[in-house]
Amino acid sequence: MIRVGQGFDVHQLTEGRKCIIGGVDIPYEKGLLGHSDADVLLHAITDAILGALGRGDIGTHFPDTDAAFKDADSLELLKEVWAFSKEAGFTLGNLDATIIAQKPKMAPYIPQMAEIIAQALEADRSQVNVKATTTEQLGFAGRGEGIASQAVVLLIQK
Ligand SMILES: Nc1ccn([C@@H]2O[C@H](COP(=O)(O)O)[C@@H](O)[C@H]2O)c(=O)n1
Ligand SMILES: C[C@@]1(CO)OP(=O)(O)OP(=O)(O)OC[C@H]1O
Repeated sequence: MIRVGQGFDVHQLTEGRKCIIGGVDIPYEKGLLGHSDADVLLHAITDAILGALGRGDIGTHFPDTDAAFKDADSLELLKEVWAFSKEAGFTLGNLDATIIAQKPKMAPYIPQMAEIIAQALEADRSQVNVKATTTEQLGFAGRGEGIASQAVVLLIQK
């Protein structure tokens, strides 16, 4: 059986926060605001996996009203959700994700992000693709008010 899932997330950019995306701490004058570390890319991927499994969304499993998830490492949340996939007998077919950000420039960090994600999902690096796009200065992302990400995953049950 194969299952497809998609995820989308947005976090606000603000001063005094780290800019952690895809598990990489990116040097930038602003960072992402959230209850957790606000890793917008890993949240979209986590939601895509939950979608493929038919298991709700990230907020259902890790509520932002629960102090246990304050400043949570989103890579750990992703690994917890990946454990659900493994329990159900799924492996990753492939994953494709896009970061939607006017700034900072993501390209230098994308290989490291893809490596971190592949390791978390116990997959080969070739199964993970991460891209970035600006919105040509349009909308909230274009004004630098926030960063969005979207992800699609294909899971395969042997
Ligand atoms: N935050 C970003 C946005 C884009 N990139 C890279 O630049 C290329 C061109 O972006 P456009 O939005 O003008 O199409 C894009 O394909 C990415 O490779 C980036 O690194 N960081
Ligand atoms: C990850 C959680 C939990 O710490 O908090 P946030 O960092 O605010 O992220 P969001 O994308 O709103 O999703 C789910 C939350 O419950």
